[in-house]
Amino acid sequence: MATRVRPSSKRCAVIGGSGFLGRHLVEKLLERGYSVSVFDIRQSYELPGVTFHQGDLCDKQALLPALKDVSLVFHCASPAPASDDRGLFERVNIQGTRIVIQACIEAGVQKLVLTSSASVVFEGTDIKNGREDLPYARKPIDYYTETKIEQEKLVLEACNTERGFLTTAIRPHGIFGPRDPQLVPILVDTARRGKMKFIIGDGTNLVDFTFVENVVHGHILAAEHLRQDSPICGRPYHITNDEPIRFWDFMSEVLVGLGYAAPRYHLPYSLVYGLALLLWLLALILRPLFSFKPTFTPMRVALAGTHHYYSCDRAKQDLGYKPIVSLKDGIARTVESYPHLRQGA
Ligand SMILES: NC(=O)C1=CN([C@@H]2O[C@H](COP(=O)(O)OP(=O)(O)OC[C@H]3O[C@@H](n4cnc5c(N)ncnc54)[C@H](O)[C@@H]3O)[C@@H](O)[C@H]2O)C=CC1
Ligand SMILES: CC(C)=CCC[C@@H](C)[C@H]1CC[C@H]2C3=C(CC[C@]12C)[C@@]1(C)CCC(=O)C[C@@H]1CC3
Repeated sequence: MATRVRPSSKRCAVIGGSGFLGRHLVEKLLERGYSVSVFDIRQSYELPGVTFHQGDLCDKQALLPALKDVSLVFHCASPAPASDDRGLFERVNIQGTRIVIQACIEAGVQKLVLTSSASVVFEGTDIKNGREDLPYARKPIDYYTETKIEQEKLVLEACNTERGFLTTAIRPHGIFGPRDPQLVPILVDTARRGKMKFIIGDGTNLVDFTFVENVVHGHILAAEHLRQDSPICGRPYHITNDEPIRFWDFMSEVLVGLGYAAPRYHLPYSLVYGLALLLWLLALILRPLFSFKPTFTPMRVALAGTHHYYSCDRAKQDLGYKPIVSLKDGIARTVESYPHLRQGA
């Protein structure tokens, strides 16, 4: 009689493993003795101990070989939030996640850890020490957030302890660190174009920025604590640095660290938000004629001018989570890692 080989608990797959967070996660998993199968639409590096599978996660037949003999899957693939392509977000984050779940079940995967986002509850207004029981945003501020909400629901609802398919979702916020293609590069580009002179609002709004290694730590703790009898099954967890900082102090520290001037002049929040909305509408109307991408989108203005920081007490209690890199060290390591983005480089 053929016996089914139980996948090794040290063999896992990272969907989106070529990306910023995905690659940091892969590196830490290797360090911890896992062998890793990466599935991504592109291959951005090579590492011993990693098997790459290139393909679109919406294609189940392409995905299945990457999940063979794997007991644990991390799903951290998504189109970039800066994209304005509603169809792409719906296809990858919603339909694609359905396919990821089906493929995991078909391949006999036991645990699925989704990278969600704390933004699933953000509607553009203040969130102070938000807990996981806040309702999902009723009016999500962009397509990215709208589809991250649906994605998280799909993964958490798929949790089935009786059938032995366990799921959880990590909600990080404002990930930064070496190799981030988004936060620091966009910030520096904006500064180089002379547009980083202004503080939106009074500049006192507190925000979470989370060093990438803390996010990775939260993911691995979640995976290792995910058992049939644990409270983690089917629940989301905020993972932050647990050190809310003024949005504009964070931006200034990074800018000054890289040799740029910190923003100084204040502009009223409602004025900038209104202008960003107008520009976004204009870009939408003019899209058939020519395309332009405004730097200050309504989402970015809302993130820059409101409080949005989250409690990670639930992760502390259920996962034993505690940040392993402080904000100060995280910022220093990030600034050091971008010599090519320094003023004058
Ligand atoms: N960067 C941030 O501040 C935050 C990110 N997140 C979430 O963390 C996850 C990782 O984000 P990052 O590493 O920052 O992004 P990233 O863009 O660096 O990585 C995403 C990866 O997904 C891959 N991908 C996209 N579409 C795919 C498809 N159809 N099939 C296969 N692979 C595909 C990309 O090629 C890329 O390598 C995402 O789910 C994102 O929503 C959540 C909160 C904050
Ligand atoms: C105002 C301005 C031009 C600031 C430049 C920095 C921004 C590009 C980042 C500041 C906060 C960041 C952030 C995200 C993307 C990059 C920023 C807007 C996310 C939207 C990425 C995806 C998420 O899930 C939530 C993040 C919140 C913070």
